[in-house]
Amino acid sequence: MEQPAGGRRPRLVSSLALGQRAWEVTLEWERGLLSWRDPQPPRGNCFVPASEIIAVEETEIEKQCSSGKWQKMAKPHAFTVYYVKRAQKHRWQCNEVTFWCVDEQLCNQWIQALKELLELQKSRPKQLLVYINPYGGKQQGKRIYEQKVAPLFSLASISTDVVITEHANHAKDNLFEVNIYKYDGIVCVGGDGMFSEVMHGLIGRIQKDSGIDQNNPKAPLVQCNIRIGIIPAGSTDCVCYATVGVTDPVTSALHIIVGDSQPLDVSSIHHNNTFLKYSVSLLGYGFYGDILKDSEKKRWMGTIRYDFSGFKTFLSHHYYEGTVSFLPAKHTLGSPRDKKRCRTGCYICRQSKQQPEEQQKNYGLEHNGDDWKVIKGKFLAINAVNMSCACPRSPKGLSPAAHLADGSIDLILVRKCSRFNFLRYLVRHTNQDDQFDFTFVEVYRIKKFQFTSKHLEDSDSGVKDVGKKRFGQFCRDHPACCCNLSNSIWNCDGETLDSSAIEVRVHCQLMKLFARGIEENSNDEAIYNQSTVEQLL
Ligand SMILES: Nc1ncnc2c1ncn2[C@@H]1O[C@H](COP(=O)(O)OP(=O)(O)OP(=O)(O)O)[C@@H](O)[C@H]1O
Ligand SMILES: CCCCCCCCCCCCC/C=C/[C@@H](O)[C@H](CO)NC(=O)CCCCC
Ligand SMILES: [Ca+2]
Repeated sequence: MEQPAGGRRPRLVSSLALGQRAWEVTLEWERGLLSWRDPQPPRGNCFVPASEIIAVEETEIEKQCSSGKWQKMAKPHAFTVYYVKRAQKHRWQCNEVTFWCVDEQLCNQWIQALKELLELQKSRPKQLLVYINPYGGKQQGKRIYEQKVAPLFSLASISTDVVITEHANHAKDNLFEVNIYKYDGIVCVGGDGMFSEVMHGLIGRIQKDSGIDQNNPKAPLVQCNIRIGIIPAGSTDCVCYATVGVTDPVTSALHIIVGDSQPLDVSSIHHNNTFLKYSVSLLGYGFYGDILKDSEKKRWMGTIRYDFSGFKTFLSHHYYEGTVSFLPAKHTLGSPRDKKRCRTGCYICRQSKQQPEEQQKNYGLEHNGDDWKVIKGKFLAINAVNMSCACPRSPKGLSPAAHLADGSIDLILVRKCSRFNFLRYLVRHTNQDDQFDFTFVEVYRIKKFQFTSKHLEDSDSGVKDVGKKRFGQFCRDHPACCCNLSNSIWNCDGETLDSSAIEVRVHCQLMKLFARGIEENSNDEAIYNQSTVEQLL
């Protein structure tokens, strides 16, 4: 073993066996790096940063070594290191490597040193509160948690309190009752709806404990430092996909274990000084609202309900008249037309970190009325997204350059156009072409917006059209024109809103997830990946 240099913790270097060959194993305290090198050609070399070690355990390998010539050797002592391995397409796996030697003291020294290194990883959760929706997605939430996630949490010595929900809002209500402060994080097993429920419970609880009235649309909300982890088991799992890059329960569990932290913008939605909901992914009126309205009746179909309702809604081709007023985001660095995407360690999001404090300082100082832009029109869709909304159906999302934590919303207005053009727009959700490069599509990066449907404007201003009411939904004068005299509804992260007139405001980095954003070219650049490291050295 090497001697201490300048009072620093010594590097631990030993010759340990891996399989049947001796490897040079090194633990560098300063760099927090475990590596093992095969001294014989072809000289394989592997690195694992301490931040990606999941656990270290003493291992019994007597049985493995009880055949052939090894039988005559002294009893081997072994330990196994479990660590993150990057696989294809942002997927993480739990890999393991077992080292052994005949010197019991040396083996214990290694176990002790690695455990101490793990203790230094301060952002890792020790105690989690887990909510499982047994009915989300393909109704596999409980099985996914028990078979894929719980064993990893237990390996990483994380203790859990698990609640299997019995009804909608069970998790939300529970979060107002339990002592949330004893947990290092909340985990939800389910889809976007389940995540939304847990988020509402947690943000609502923090505001309540801080004496903030959520009904006040101007209230500066208190940031929520208890992280939420999402184990995807829903139908769309957009929040998971857009913050991790894949919907895979093991990958998400590993991001929780290593204690990742990804701040997230949250929009608050009000109507007439009444709080309606928070949104983190899609707030959509028209097309996405109508899909949701139709698909809720088809929950029994499971995850394919969205495909059926999507097709039906596309064919119906309804547009809606209304007024959108919005406050452009003046001081943000990016634009929705950027080619550069929000990725792990995003510069734009880091620069926006100061915003929460700034927002607090400016609380009460209203923006100049002239800054607001007003657009009246006929829209097939109004989509306000806080993040890209990438999901397996649309791998780059509805606004590919949107940021997770820059304190802005991308507002996408799709004006009335032909069915064919709308189809061209939708197809671009799924391929590499620019979905904003159409004359009927506009996109703005904004801080706040309001929407009122023409329907409501007319009734507010006292315009009464008995015909409209009596003949219901469709335009009496132009049956083929697809204009819809009734309102659409707002799809708020997959849940419906009770009002079509809304006021929306974004709260920069209001909450945090156990995630790190999507890693840039994760597998190509996986420098810690066993197979690729060899080529680097
Ligand atoms: N035990 C339960 N019984 C019925 N509904 C529940 C229960 N637990 C949670 N819910 C509700 O079910 C709704 C949908 O759940 P979830 O988001 O997990 O699945 P999903 O709708 O299939 O997926 P996605 O939201 O990704 O499309 C949530 O809004 C949640 O409030
Ligand atoms: C001919 C090819 C056309 C293909 C078009 C595919 C378009 C897919 C875009 C999907 C965008 C999802 C945005 C995320 C919304 C979530 O907050 C929400 C809750 O889970 N999901 C839906 O509302 C469910 C929305 C489902 C829409 C189908
Ligand atoms: Ca954002």
